[in-house]
Amino acid sequence: MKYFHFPFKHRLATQFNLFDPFDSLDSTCSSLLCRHAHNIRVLLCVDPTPVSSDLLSLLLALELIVGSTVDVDHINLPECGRCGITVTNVGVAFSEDVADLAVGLLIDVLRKISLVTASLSLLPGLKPVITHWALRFNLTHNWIGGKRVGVVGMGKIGSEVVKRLQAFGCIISYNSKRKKSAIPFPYYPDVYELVVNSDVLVVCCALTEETHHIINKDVMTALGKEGVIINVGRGALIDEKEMVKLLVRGEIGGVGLDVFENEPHVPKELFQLDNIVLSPHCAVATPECFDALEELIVFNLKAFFANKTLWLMVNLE
Ligand SMILES: NC(=O)C1=CN([C@@H]2O[C@H](COP(=O)(O)OP(=O)(O)OC[C@H]3O[C@@H](n4cnc5c(N)ncnc54)[C@H](O)[C@@H]3O)[C@@H](O)[C@H]2O)C=CC1
Ligand SMILES: O=CC(=O)O
Repeated sequence: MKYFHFPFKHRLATQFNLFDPFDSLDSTCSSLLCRHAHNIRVLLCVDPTPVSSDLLSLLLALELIVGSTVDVDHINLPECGRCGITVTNVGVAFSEDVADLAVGLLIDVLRKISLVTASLSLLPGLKPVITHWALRFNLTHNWIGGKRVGVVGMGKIGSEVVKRLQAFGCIISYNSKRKKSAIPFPYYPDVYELVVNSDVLVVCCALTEETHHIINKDVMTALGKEGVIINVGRGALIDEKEMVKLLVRGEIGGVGLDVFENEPHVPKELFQLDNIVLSPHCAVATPECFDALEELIVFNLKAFFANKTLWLMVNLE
C-alpha cells in the first residue's frame, strides 16, 4: 500500500481483515494474490492502479472496488458491470483543493510569483528601496479581475474554480458535455467558441475519447499571444507537443500545469520559459484531502460489511 501512510494502514488492519500485496516479498505480488484471491470481497484501489479483466478474473469473490481517485478509468468498468461488482470513487473530497491549486497557478502565471522568488537570489547588494528594487524585474501588469475565464468542464472542480474566480471579478463562461441549468454563466457547446471569448482557459474536464486533445493547436492559437491556459484535469486534454511549440514561439501567453501528457515526463523545453508554472500532479496532496479520503474509505468499507448504502457509487450502466 504505497499511497497511504502507515497509521491509516494500521487503522484498516485493526478493523478489517486486510491483505496488502505490497507486504509480499514477491515483487509481482502474483503468488500471494493468487493464494488469497478466492477470499477477497473488497479491493481498495490505491492511486490509479490498473484493475484489468485479468485481475478481475482472479478475484472471483470480489463484490466491491473502493477507488481512491476521482477518475476510475484505470478500472475495467464494463467488466465490473458484467460481474456485478460495485465501484466507488472520491466524488467531491478533492474538488476544493484542486480548485485552490488551479487559482494559485493562474495567479502565479499572471503575477510571476515563483519566477521573481527564484530571481531574488540573483540580485545581491541592491538598496532596499522598494520601488527601484521591484522595477529590476519585468513587472507584470496582468490583473485578474475583469479577465474573461473560460472553464472547460463545469463539474465539481469547475464549479469550485468559478466560486473563487468570481470573487476576483472574473467574467466566467464555460464548455461542458452539456449545458447545466443551475449554472448562470454563458455556455458554449463548442470549445473553440469558448476560447475566442476568453483570456484564460481553466481545463478541468474528464479525459475521455471525446476530450482527448480538446485543447488542440487551433484552440490554443485562437486563445492568442496573451492567453493563459491552466490545466488541473489530465495532461492529455491538451496536445502537449503543440502547446510546447506555441509557447516557445510566443504564440500563447503562458501556462500553469498540474498534469502532463506522459507523467512523470515533463517536456524539457518548458524549463527554459518564464511564462510557465508547473506542479507535479499534486493538487490533492494535502492533509485535508487525505483525511477526507480516508474517512470515505472507512465509511464505505463499514457500510459494505454491514450491508448498508455506500457513498459515491459509480454508475456502471
Ligand atoms: N490534478 C489533480 O490532482 C486532479 C485532477 N482531477 C481531474 O479533474 C477531472 C474533473 O474532476 P471533477 O470536476 O471532480 O469531475 P466531474 O465528473 O464533476 O466533472 C467532469 C466534467 O467534465 C465534463 N465533460 C465530460 N465530457 C466532456 C466533453 N466531451 N466536453 C466537455 N466537457 C466534458 C463534464 O460535463 C463534467 O462537467 C477528473 O476527471 C480528473 O481527471 C481530479 C482530481 C484531482
Ligand atoms: O488526479 C487525481 C484524481 O483523483 O483523479
